Amino acid sequence: MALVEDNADFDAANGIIDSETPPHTDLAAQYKRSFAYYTFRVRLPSTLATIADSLANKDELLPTYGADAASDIDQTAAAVLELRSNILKNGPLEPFNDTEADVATWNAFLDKLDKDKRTYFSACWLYAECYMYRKLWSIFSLSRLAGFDYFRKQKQTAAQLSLDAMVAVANATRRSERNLSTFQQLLKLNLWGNRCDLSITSGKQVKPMGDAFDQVAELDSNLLVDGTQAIWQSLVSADGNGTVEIVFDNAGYELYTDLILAEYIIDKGLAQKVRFNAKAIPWFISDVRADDFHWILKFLSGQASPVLSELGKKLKRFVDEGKFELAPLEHFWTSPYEFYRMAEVQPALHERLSQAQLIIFKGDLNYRKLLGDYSWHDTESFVTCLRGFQPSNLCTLRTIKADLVCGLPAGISEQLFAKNKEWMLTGEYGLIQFASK
Ligand SMILES: O=P(O)(O)OC[C@@]1(O)O[C@H](CO)[C@@H](O)[C@@H]1O
Repeated sequence: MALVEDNADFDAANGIIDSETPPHTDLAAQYKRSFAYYTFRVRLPSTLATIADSLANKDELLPTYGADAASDIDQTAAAVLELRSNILKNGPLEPFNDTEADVATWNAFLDKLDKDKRTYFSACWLYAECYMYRKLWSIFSLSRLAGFDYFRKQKQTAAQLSLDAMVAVANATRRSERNLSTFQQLLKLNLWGNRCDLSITSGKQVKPMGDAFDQVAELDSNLLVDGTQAIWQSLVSADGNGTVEIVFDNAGYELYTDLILAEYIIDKGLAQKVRFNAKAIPWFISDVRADDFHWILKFLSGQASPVLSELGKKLKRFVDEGKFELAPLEHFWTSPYEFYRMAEVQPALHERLSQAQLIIFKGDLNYRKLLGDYSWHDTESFVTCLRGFQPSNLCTLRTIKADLVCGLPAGISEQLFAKNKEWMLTGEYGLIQFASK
């Protein structure tokens, strides 16, 4: 974490506590030595400033939105900067006034929050950060730029930058065996693909370098929990006619590794269908939306490299044949709710997931939602921390980028803290945790 400029007046006026998050407490930016505090003081303001800056160049937008959209674009940029300044002032989480499908759910959620926990720094980190991304969408949806994906360009650039890595991975995976060790390699490849997310760097590009499978081997000692064998068992013990649900995280290289894993699951008869769950709105910068999914299939098919273009065509065929499926648009994934509340809040989704042979949750934010942004003790069991959310066999592939974790063997986190007190923020360590139905 880079140093945050000290602001004693702000801290005193907003009840900021100079400590880490106490044990068994909701994570919140109220704790000065937490990643949440850094997120609201530095990362999110930087993300918003970048969006406002990008609107200054109207050349790309005017052909789509019309020459008379110029003043609307300026107003949108101003509203984004106002959101930024509200965050920096610890403003309230106000109800939404747009006409999007999830407004009532969001407003009901906000209404139930305690009044003293309804600002950016006092609210549970998960709620406040999700609110920020939803508020951004609201600003755009109230303007002529409604529907514009302000992160699209970054997501597509990230994919372009990964081309070499994609070719190497495709070449290495064309002739693979149906066995535990190959499956483990692909799960781990997919796990470490999560290191490239753009929200951790406030949008700065991260290019995957070197041989991905060499890195999988090198990073093995950084994999703190390895549930790959149990995940394999959950698939091979079934008849192969089931569905695997993947809850996406990031577009670009990570999405590509999701597709490589999904291709293997289909090719080796581990399931009949892989269903992908994308985000309904631009989310945490690089999260996959339906458009990003369709785009990458075209992007791969259109590559000069034969291995990539053939792969792209094959994956598109999987979509046409129903072996790959995009789940219907689901606002629950871009709600503030922790997953343990899914059964109550979105029973139909819970029911759908309960039909799956396996659910794979990708990335750090999904992990935060599984655990509910809470400072669990690092050795508490994964199942305890799921708080009853076990619709089916589920696993999480997560590189650790936020200060919460569970299910570690005793003594590990003490060793890692002794080496680097910010070890949970670097994305160098990973977890593959599994919970059976
Ligand atoms: O979900 P992802 O892409 O793995 O990570 C999202 C992320 O960058 O954003 C969150 C905070 O903004 C952090 O928890 C995490 O580091």
